[in-house]
Formats: sequence, structure tokens, C-alpha cells
Amino acid sequence: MSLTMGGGGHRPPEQGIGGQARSAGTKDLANGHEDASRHRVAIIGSGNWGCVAARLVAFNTARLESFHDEVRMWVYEELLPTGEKLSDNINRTNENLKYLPGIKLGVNVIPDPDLEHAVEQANMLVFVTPHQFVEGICKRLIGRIRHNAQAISLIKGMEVKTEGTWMISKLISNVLGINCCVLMGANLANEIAEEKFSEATVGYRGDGEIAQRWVQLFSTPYFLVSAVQDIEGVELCGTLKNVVAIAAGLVDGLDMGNNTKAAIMRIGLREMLAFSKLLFPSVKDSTFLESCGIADLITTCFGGRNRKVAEAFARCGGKRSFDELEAELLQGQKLQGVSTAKELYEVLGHRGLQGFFPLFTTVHEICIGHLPPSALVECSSEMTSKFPHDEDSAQL
Ligand SMILES: NC(=O)C1=CN([C@@H]2O[C@H](COP(=O)(O)OP(=O)(O)OC[C@H]3O[C@@H](n4cnc5c(N)ncnc54)[C@H](O)[C@@H]3O)[C@@H](O)[C@H]2O)C=CC1
Ligand SMILES: O=C(CO)COP(=O)(O)O
Repeated sequence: MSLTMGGGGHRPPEQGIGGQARSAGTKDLANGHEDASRHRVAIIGSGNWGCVAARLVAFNTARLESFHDEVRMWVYEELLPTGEKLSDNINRTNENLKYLPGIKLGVNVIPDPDLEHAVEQANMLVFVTPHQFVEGICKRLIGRIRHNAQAISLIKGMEVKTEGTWMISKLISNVLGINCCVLMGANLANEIAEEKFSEATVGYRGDGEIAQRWVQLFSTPYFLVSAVQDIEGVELCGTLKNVVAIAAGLVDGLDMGNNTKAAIMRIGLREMLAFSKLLFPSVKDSTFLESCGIADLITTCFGGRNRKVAEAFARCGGKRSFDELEAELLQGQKLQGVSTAKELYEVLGHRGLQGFFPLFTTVHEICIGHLPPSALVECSSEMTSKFPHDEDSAQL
């Protein structure tokens, strides 16, 4: 496979003067008309990855005939230290100073603090918020979206409820009554913002045509997207690797070195695979070899935010909480691994299977302060020996 960028990456259209002129982008202005048959995209979220996703999509909607240029991006409103509203600042500067400073989003990205207004014309909805907010957002959108809307979730996380485990795509689908694909991968947002080559995986069930439309919407010369018919496998890979990344960060904070980290990642990968098949026996092994699987695990365990905060947690011997360190180190960005570890603990507890998932279980107990960070490596040898062999894990 070649990593050639096909011409050195893209530059989004330059910023329009004063912001207001940005109601239609370059292609539509050049054509002098708006075609109602074109797909319209809204981005629900404007954090670190949300802004990069908007930028990728805006590059394509500005050049592809089948899409309307304009990309509405819902902004959860907040005030900057200057007192200016974040959405006004994005509109004025074409950058998100708080979550993605220094990167122009493209003149056809239109920030909108009104959620219902942001989605009202769109038939392609991209969900990309921290997972803890998505259910509330979906409830606000009931009856407010187009009847033919399709969704995709870029959100890595899950919800555990009394009636069972909910992947985020299922939650979106069920609350809004629409089809929802997923896009996951080795995608540290800041690197993609700088147009460094990355791959991603769209997971879908059923209609491959819709999946291909999502692939087309996100693909650029430096962002290579492929689709696999295993939505649960893709989404679980993206969700579960955050817990392994917490473990990797703890290893870094304990200065245990690369071999220990590799061992933890290997054990984590096995637990990811076993847990995925426990929930969805249809999950394919091959999905773990896509960008959403092994590649995302590697990049997050070396360069992600979960890793970073977990390292700081171990360095202070667990004396400061994850919440406190998250606020200090991430300045408003959110971790997903700590809450996912809690959710896994609950699911495994209900099934009496915690003992078969020592890494997932230990990570949660460390995060809540029941075990010290060093417990991770103290029980590593136990993790290696305890883990069921393939034949046994199929029986879990
Ligand atoms: N940042 C990254 O490199 C990547 C992130 N992801 C996933 O994408 C999802 C979104 O992540 P990011 O865009 O990075 O978000 P982020 O970590 O930058 O989170 C901050 C966002 O949450 C919003 N927010 C804060 N309180 C809120 C509330 N009460 N209601 C709604 N929104 C609120 C903020 O306004 C901001 O837009 C997560 O599931 C993450 O795991 C996936 C791949 C890469
Ligand atoms: O999912 C990610 C990269 O693909 C980002 O991981 P973090 O949230 O740990 O930064």
C-alpha cells in the first residue's frame, strides 16, 4: 500500500470575510444555485475530533456535486476567557480556539449553537460528542430531524442500562428511529488536523450503499476510509481500546518500560476480542486487523488522552482523581476510558465474569481508588496465566 498523499493534502477554502458571507461554499456559489437533491450534512459536536471531522467533511462537500457545500456544526455554547461566545468566535475566526486552535475549519463550516436548527435541513447526521452527552442530545432531537435522515457515530463509548448494554450507534438508532453506521480508527484528531496520513473504518450493517456514501464523505488523500460489515465489531474496538489505553498510561507512569506496555496491550487486545464476542458472537476476528482494531489500540496507547491522564494518575500514586487530572491536563476535552471501564465492570459483574477479564476489572478498581496503580503490574503475570485459552473463551 502506498502512503502517497496524491498531491500533498488539501487546503480547505479560505475564510470568508466577516463570517456572514459563509452561508454557501465555493461549489454552490460557482454554480449559482442550490440543488435540493443534494445531501446536506450536520456535525453534532465541535470538540477536538468534532472539529477535525467537520473539516474533513467540509473539504468533500465543497468539491463533490452530490453534497450541499454547507456543513452545519452544532456548538455546545460556552464563553471564552475573553467573554466572547465560542460559536461567535468560531464564526469570526473559522477556528475553534478552545478545542482545535490554529486550524482553519473551512469557510463552508457554519457553527450553530442551536442544536435543533443545526440539524433541521440535514439528511446526513454525524454524531461526535463525548459519549456521556449523546443520549440527552438524541432526546432533544426526537421529531426534529428529517424523515430520511441517516446517521453515523464517531463516538467511542457505551451505556449500560438495567435492560442491557447499549452501544452508542444503537442508542442513536433507537431513540431517533434512524439507521446509524459508525466510523472508528487510529485517529488522533490533532494529527489528522495536520493532514498526516491516517486510516479509518466505517462499520455498517445492511445497506452497503449508505456505508459507501459515508466513505465518500470522509475520504481524502490523507484519510483513507474503508467499510466493513461488522458494526458491533468496529464500535467495540473503538470503545474498548480506551480502557487498555488507561492501562498503558499507568504502565508509563510506573516507568515499567516498553516490554511491560506491550504485554499489557496484548492482554488488553485479548480481552477486547473476548468481550466483543461475549456481547456479539457475530463479531469478526478480521475487524481487529482493521484500522479500528489493532491500529487504534497502538496509537491510543502511545499518543492518546486516556494514556496521558492515566500516566499522571500513576505518577501521583493515585492521590489525585481522574476527574481532577482530566480537567487540568485536557482543558475541557473529555476522557472516555474511565467511564467505559466502569461500564465493563458492571456488565461483567452481572454475568459473574469479572475473573475472566482481569485487566478490564483491575483498571476500574484502580480508577476508583480501590487498588493502587501498581496493582496493574503486580497482577500481570496472573492476567497472563488466568486468561482462558481460545477454546475456553468461546464458552464464556
Ligand atoms: N479527540 C480525538 O483524538 C478522538 C476522539 N474520538 C471520540 O470522539 C468523541 C468526541 O470527542 P472530541 O470531539 O475529541 O470531544 P472533546 O474531548 O474535545 O470534548 C469536548 C466537547 O464536549 C462538549 N461538551 C462539554 N459539555 C457538554 C455538554 N454538557 N453537552 C454536550 N457537549 C458538551 C464541549 O463543548 C466540546 O465540544 C469521543 O467519543 C472520543 O472518544 C475519536 C477519535 C479521535
Ligand atoms: O480515539 C482516539 C484515537 O483514535 C483518541 O484517543 P484518546 O481519547 O485517548 O485521545
